[in-house]
Amino acid sequence: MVEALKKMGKISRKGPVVLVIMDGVGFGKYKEGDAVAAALTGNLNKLYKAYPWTKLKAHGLAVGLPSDDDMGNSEVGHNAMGCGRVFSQGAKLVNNSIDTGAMFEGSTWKKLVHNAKANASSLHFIGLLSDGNVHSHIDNLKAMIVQAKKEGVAKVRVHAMLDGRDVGEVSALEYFDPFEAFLASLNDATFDAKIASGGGRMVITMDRYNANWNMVRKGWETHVLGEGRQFESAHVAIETLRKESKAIDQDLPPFVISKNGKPVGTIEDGDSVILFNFRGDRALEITKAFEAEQLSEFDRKRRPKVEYAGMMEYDGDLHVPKQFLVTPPAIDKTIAEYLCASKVRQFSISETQKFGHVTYFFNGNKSGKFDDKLEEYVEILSDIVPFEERPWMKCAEIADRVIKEVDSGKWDFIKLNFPNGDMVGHTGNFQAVVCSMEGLDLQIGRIHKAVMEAGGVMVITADHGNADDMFEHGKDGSVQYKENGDPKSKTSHSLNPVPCIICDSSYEGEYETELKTGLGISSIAATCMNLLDFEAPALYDPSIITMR
Ligand SMILES: O=C(O)[C@@H](CO)OP(=O)(O)O
Ligand SMILES: [Mn+2]
Ligand SMILES: [Mn+2]
Repeated sequence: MVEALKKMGKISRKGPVVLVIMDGVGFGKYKEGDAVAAALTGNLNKLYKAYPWTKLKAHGLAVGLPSDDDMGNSEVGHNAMGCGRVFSQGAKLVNNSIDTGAMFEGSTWKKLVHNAKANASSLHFIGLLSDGNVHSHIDNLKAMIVQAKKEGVAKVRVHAMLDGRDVGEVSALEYFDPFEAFLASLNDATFDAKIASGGGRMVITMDRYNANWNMVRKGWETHVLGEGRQFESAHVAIETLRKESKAIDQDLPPFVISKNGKPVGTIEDGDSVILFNFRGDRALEITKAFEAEQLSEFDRKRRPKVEYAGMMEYDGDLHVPKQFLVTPPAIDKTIAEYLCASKVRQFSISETQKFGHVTYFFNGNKSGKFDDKLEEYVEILSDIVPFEERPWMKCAEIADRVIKEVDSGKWDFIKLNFPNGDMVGHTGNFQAVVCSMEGLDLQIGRIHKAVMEAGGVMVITADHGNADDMFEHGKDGSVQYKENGDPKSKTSHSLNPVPCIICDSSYEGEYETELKTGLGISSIAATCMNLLDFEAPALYDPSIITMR
C-alpha cells in the first residue's frame, strides 16, 4: 500500500483534471507522410497557440526499451504514464534472461523441456515472427530453439504470425525465409524443427480486450487442430495467399503446413507449448484458450493436455499464465494507487481496442481496480471493421461520455484514450488517417469546451507516434515509392516525440508557463498529480510544470 499524497495547497480549481491520450499521435519528422500535419485540426492548432505545451520523448530508453532505435508502443507508453517512472520492459528483460542464461536455468523452461523429452513429444512455439520488439523478437525464438536442441528436444514446431504492423507492411518473407533456412540448418538425425502453421496477426490468435474472439478460434483451429488451407511451406503459403488475397502481412489469411495431406505440427496431448510473445494484451486470450477448464468464447473441439508457458506473466493481478519464463517488470506505486490512497475520484474510458490501455497497461499490467468506490472504468464497444473504413472509430461516443462525466462533477481525475491516430495509422491508408485526425480534432474541441466550462484542466498527450509518419523514408530521408509510383506506406509506430498541452481553465500563475523540456512521457504522472494540487512522490520522474 502507498501513502496518501501530500497536498501542496497551491492550486484550487472547480473542475477535474482530464488526461487525453491521443494514441499514436506524434510530431512528424518529415513533411511527406505526416498525416497529423496534413489534417485540418483547427482545434488543436488553437490550443497550441493558447496554452503552454512541450514535446515529450516516447520511445527507446525513455520508456524502458533496450535502445533508442526501438519505437514506443502502447504498453510501455501507458506503463510509463501510469507509474510515473521508467522500468526495464519486457523486451529488455527477455534479452537479459537469454543472454545471462537465466531463462534456461529457470524451472519453467526445465519443466517444458523435460516434458517434451519424457513424452518424446513436440515443443511448440507460438508467436509473432519479426524483430518488431513490441510483442516479440525473432532472436529470442531462435535462441530458445538452439537451446532446446542442445538439451535434447527432438521435435520443435513453430506457429508463426506475420507481423507487418511493427515492421514493413509486406516484409514477412524477410523473416520467414531466413528462419526456414535457420531451422533447416539445425535439422539432422536427432532434431526436426519446422514451421507448422501461421497467418496474419490481425486475422488469427492475437486479438485483445475481447474485441473479436473469432480471431482466437481461427488461431486455435490453425495451430492446435491443424484445420485450414494446406501448403507445403510457409514461403509458398505466403506467396500464394498474397497473390490471391492482395492482403498486407497483418491481414494474410491463415495457413497450415502439411505433408501428404497431413498437418506437420498439430498440438497433441503430452506436448509442451511456449507462447513467445512477451507483451500481454494480445497474449491473454490465446492463453485462456489453452488454460481454461471451461471456455465459453468458442468451441475448442479438442483441448490437448499440454505444459503451457508464456514468455512472461501477462497479468500480474490474475496471475496469467500459470507458468512463464521471465518475470515481468515489478511495476508498483502507480498513479491510480496513489490517487486512491488520496481519495481522488477517478474515471477511465476508451473503446474496446484501447480499453485495457487506460486500465490494465496504465495500472502496470494489472487488470483489477485499486478501489471500487473511487474508480469507474467504461468501455465503449469498438466496431469489428477494417478501421480505414471507419476512421472516426468511436471518438464521438467516447467524447459524449467524457463530457457527461465532466458535467456530472463526480470526478477529480478523468483519463481517456482516443485510438484513432494509432489504429488507423496501422492500416497504412494515408487518406483514412487524415480523416481519423480530423474526426479526433472535432472531439478534442468538444471536450475542451466542457472542461473549460467546468473549471477544469485538460492535459493532451500521446503514448507514441504513428499517424505522424505514414510513408517509408530512406536513410537519406527521401520518400520510398512503390512500382506504381505511390509512396510506400508505413504501418508501424514512429520514433517521434509527442505533445503535452496543458489547457488550464483557471490558471492563476501557480506554475511557470514555460514547461520543462527534454522529459519523457513518464513525467505525465507527476504533472497530473501537481495539477490535482498534490506533491508527486520523490521516486517519480519530474513534473513538466514548475510550481511557483
Ligand atoms: O496493435 C498493437 O498491438 C501495437 C502494435 O504492435 O500497437 P499499440 O502498441 O499502439 O497497441
Ligand atoms: Mn499506442
Ligand atoms: Mn499501435
